[in-house]
Amino acid sequence: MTTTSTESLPDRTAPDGPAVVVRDLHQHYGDFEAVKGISFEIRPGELFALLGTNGAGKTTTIETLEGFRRPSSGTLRVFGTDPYGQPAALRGRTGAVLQGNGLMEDLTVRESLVLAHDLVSDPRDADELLELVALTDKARIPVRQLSGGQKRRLILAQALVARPEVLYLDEPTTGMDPEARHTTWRIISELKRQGVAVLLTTHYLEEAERLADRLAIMHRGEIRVEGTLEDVLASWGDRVTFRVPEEVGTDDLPEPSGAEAAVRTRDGRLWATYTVGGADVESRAHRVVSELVAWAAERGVVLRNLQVRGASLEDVFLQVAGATGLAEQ
Ligand SMILES: Nc1ncnc2c1ncn2[C@@H]1O[C@H](COP(=O)(O)OP(=O)(O)OP(=O)(O)O)[C@@H](O)[C@H]1O
Repeated sequence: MTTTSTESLPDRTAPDGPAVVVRDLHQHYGDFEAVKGISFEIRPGELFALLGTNGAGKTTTIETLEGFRRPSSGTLRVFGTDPYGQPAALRGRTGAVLQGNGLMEDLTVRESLVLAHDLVSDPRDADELLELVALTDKARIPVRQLSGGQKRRLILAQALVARPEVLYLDEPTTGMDPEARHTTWRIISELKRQGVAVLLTTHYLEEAERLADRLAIMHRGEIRVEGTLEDVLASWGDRVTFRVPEEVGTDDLPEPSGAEAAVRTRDGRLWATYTVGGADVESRAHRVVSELVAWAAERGVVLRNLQVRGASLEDVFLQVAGATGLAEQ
C-alpha cells in the first residue's frame, strides 16, 4: 500500500527543493521483493546515478517513479505529486528513455518526433531535436532502418519533445558508439545546466563518473553505497603495494596510521599491500608512501615494484557485487 502522508516530505515550493523524492520504497513482484526500502532525492539540475548489478532493482525503481507501478510500500513524490497512474499534473513535466524500444518502426524518424508533438502543449521543434541528437541526415528514413544506437538517440529526442523538468534515463547509451555516447553526455550535461533533474541508470561506470552529482550502487534491491563520487571512493581506499625486501622480516614492516597491511605470497615472493583509507582522498596515498619510503631509507632497503593504485568506482562496484557472490538474476 502506498503511504500517503506528506508530513515529513520537503516543501516542493521551496526553490531548491527536490524534484524527486523516494522514501523507503519497497516493490514486490508477487512474493519476490525486488526493491527493499530505498530512499533518495534529486534536485533540479542534479543527476543521480543508480548503478548496480543485473537484477538489482534499478529498472523497477524507474518504472515505479514513472508511475507505471504502484509501490508495494513507501512514498514517491515528483514535484510533490504521487506519480502512480501518471497523473495529469505530471504530464509533460517528466520524460523517459526506458529499456523497451517503444518506437513505431514504419514512421520516418522525423514523423516519430512530430507525432509526439501532438501530445504536448509547447513542443520542441523536431528539426532542432534531430540536430541535437545528430540524426538530421536520417530524418526521412523509416525508423526500422536505424541502427540500435541511432534508435536510442531518437528515443532520447522523443523524451525531450515536451521539455521535461525530470528525466529518467534507463541505460540511455547502450549500443551507442563512443562518439554518440559523448554526444549524449553533452546533451545530458546541457539539460542539467538548464535545471533538469536526471535519474540515470547505467552499466558504464565512466558515464556515472562523468555525469553524476551523486550516485548509489544497488545490489539485490538495496542501496549499498551512496554519495558523491568522492564520498564513495573515500569509503574504499587506495592500494599501495611493493615486494617485501628480503633483508627485513614481515614483522618489521611499518604500520602507518590509517592504513591496513596485508602480506601475500605471489610467484614465491612476499608482497605487502597497504589499503589506505581516510577522508583526505587526494593526499592519503602520498602520506602513507612517504612513511614507507622513509622507513625503507632508514633501513637501507628498496621498495621494489612499488605501486599506488587509486580507488576506482569499479573497485567499489565489484566489492558491492562480490560481497555476496555475483549478481542476482
Ligand atoms: N515483471 C516482473 N515480474 C517478476 N519479476 C520481475 C519483473 N520485472 C523484474 N523482475 C525481477 O526483479 C528484479 C529486479 O529487476 P530490474 O529489472 O529492476 O533490475 P535492474 O537493476 O534494472 O537489472 P539490469 O541491470 O539487469 O537491467 C530481478 O530479479 C527481476 O528478475
